[in-house]
Amino acid sequence: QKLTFSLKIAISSSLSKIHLNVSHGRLCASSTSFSQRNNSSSANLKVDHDQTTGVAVMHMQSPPVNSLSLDFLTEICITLEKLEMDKGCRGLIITSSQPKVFSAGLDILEMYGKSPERCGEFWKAVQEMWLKLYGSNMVTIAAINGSSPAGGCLMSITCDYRIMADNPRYSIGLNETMLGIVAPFWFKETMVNTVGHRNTEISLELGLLYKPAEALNIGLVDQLVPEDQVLSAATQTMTKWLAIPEHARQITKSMMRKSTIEKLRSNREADIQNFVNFITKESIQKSLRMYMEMLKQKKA
Ligand SMILES: CCCCCCCCCCCCC/C=C/C(=O)SCCNC(=O)CCNC(=O)[C@H](O)C(C)(C)COP(=O)(O)OP(=O)(O)OC[C@H]1O[C@@H](n2cnc3c(N)ncnc32)[C@H](O)[C@@H]1OP(=O)(O)O
Repeated sequence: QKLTFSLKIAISSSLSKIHLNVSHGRLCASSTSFSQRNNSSSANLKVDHDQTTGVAVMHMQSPPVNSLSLDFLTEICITLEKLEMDKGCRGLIITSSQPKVFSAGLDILEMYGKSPERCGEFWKAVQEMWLKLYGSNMVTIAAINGSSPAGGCLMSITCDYRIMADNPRYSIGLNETMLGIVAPFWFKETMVNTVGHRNTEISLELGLLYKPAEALNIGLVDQLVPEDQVLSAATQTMTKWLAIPEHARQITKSMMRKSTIEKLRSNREADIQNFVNFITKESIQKSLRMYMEMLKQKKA
């Protein structure tokens, strides 16, 4: 059955024991035990949930570079909702199973040559992922074991804490300007809330991508560790965060993030319309095409 994205999200809360598989905008459900086993996997996500510690590790495994397509975003949202509703899950670590890349950000192909309706559906899914992660009651830690440009950086800075692999070949940042596009206000505000106004201004205007040491220097990430220790360091940090009185931590997090979240929540439709109008402009489509060509040339 074909379901709209919003319907999928609405019904997902009642699917706590259902194995989900999202493919080409379709949601298929088969009756396996998500919560009885400690592990679950859908097409592009593997979730290891340790019931004794209350920590889930979400491995992104969408080849080649974990770019955030509509299908992938839908999978992520459904998984986040299931974990959020699960009282046995108090902490979430997000990491990548793809070599060298945490996430390449939004899937450029979702923004190129698509109908306004499809662009709108895509953007709603991007909003949904951000709202779920930024507003999560769980402790969220990004274990950044590869490059994390644009939407990948956004995903990281919606988490409570960021640990990055100390590998100078990797980079992180909101580089939208370099694609000829503009980071919307809620990307910008998440960045301001992380690294402050001045760093954000420079970073966004120039579309900067930071090497790990530079990212640490401006506070874009909180800790650098050798590549093979990213996950273990995230697990250690999680233990510390989970030792804090939960209710007090959650209220404090909400207090810090509420105004940014409310601003998007109360303007979702206008924000979608802004995105659709912007991204479907001929000049923007041309910029995206040139950027994609540049990516291909870089390979050749
Ligand atoms: C008046 C005010 C108006 C304001 C209105 C605002 C409205 C909103 C405007 C729009 C806002 C949009 C926000 C956008 C956010 C984004 O996230 S855009 C995506 C940005 N991402 C990038 O720039 C990353 C590009 N990719 C890379 O730099 C590299 O791929 C990598 C991640 C560093 C990995 O490198 P490497 O391991 O060398 O792999 P590659 O060979 O480069 O790539 C492998 C294949 O993957 C394809 N690919 C890479 N990234 C993407 C992507 N993001 N989307 C889709 N596909 C991607 C790449 O082309 C390769 O493909 P093949 O050649 O076919 O193998």
